Amino acid sequence: MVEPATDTIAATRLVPLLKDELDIVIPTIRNLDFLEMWRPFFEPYHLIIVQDGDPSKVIKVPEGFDYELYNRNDINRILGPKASCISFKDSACRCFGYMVSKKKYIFTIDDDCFVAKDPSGKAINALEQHIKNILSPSTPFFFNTLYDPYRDGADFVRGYPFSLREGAPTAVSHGLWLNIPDYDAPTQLVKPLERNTRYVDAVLTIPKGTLFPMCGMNLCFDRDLIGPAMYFGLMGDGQPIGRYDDMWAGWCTKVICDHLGLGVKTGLPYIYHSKASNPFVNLKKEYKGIFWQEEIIPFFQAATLSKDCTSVQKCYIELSKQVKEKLGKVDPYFDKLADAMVTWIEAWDELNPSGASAKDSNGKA
Ligand SMILES: O=c1ccn([C@@H]2O[C@H](COP(=O)(O)OP(=O)(O)O[C@H]3OC[C@H](O)[C@H](O)[C@H]3O)[C@@H](O)[C@H]2O)c(=O)[nH]1
Ligand SMILES: [Mn+2]
Repeated sequence: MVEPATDTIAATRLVPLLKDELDIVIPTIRNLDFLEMWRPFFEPYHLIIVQDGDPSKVIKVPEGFDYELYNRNDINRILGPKASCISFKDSACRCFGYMVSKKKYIFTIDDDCFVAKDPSGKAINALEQHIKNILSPSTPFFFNTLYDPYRDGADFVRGYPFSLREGAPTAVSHGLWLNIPDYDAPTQLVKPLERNTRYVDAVLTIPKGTLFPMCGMNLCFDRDLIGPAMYFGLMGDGQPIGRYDDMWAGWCTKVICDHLGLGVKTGLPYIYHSKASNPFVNLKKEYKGIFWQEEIIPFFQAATLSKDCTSVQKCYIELSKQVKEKLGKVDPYFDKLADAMVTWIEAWDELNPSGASAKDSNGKA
């Protein structure tokens, strides 16, 4: 039986890496008591809390954390009409936190995710592992069968081309979950008692040309390398679909990473996901996505970006045009989504003017 760790204090002896270069983004509709368990690992970092739902509700944040909190009124005030691209009543709202951050790295986590234990019983500092993943290269162009060659105790295996051993810059580190796995509603319904107790000690680069289902529960990325692609789409209130926020961002991100020669890793670290959301509610949210994705995936698998697409923004705008042209016929929703993708980039560039003066170590322009 996997339980959440309790001895996190003992586990933190390392100086917090990237303390002034990383923001932790948390979407929430609840009080943030879960932070108590993460305190030894998270307290040195700045939090960006995106409060969803009723803005008049007061969200309690435990003492001692350095944070900024944005509710819907703040989003509307800051973005004006462009706020229409930020979802309401869905965890997709978290991408507003990516946009307002001034740091190079983002780690995002759900408020029902706790510190997990590794097989030795040691508390897992998920943030530390993500930082190791994101600071070491990826190997998208040729698969290393001994997994991550940059980890202590591993290397490139025989036959791995030396010309490829420098690897590629890592843009995304995708972590996993013990206890409640991120299953879709149909799977949740047929396997209500299934718990993930399997701890696989591996970090893999997802090969170039291969898509993957990105989960936003335990995710870290380099904002400078791929931030503008991390739009979590139009979900929740007033939208025909939900729980495809992170998936959409992951498909756009992977196509753009492949085009720009950037890497995406998955595997360690694990968090302990404590709460299964209601599978019937989830089925309603996912319903259209379950058959739309049979059109969406071939679209992304076939998507190509021209050589003029030399920045994430240019790639993203190019992708939005293809969404409108090729997915618009699946459902008018994709027309709306394509427009929202453009609005997102406009808002991103407004809040993050390109060529902005070098950011100081606190990420302030
Ligand atoms: O309307 C809402 C509902 C929730 N949140 C916050 O989002 C986080 C995830 O919520 P929860 O743990 O209740 O849902 P899950 O089904 O476990 O979430 C997974 O599947 C849906 C998404 O893809 C999500 O990224 C996955 O983690 C949590 O922090 C809630 O407080 C919200 O902001 N608005
Ligand atoms: Mn959850």
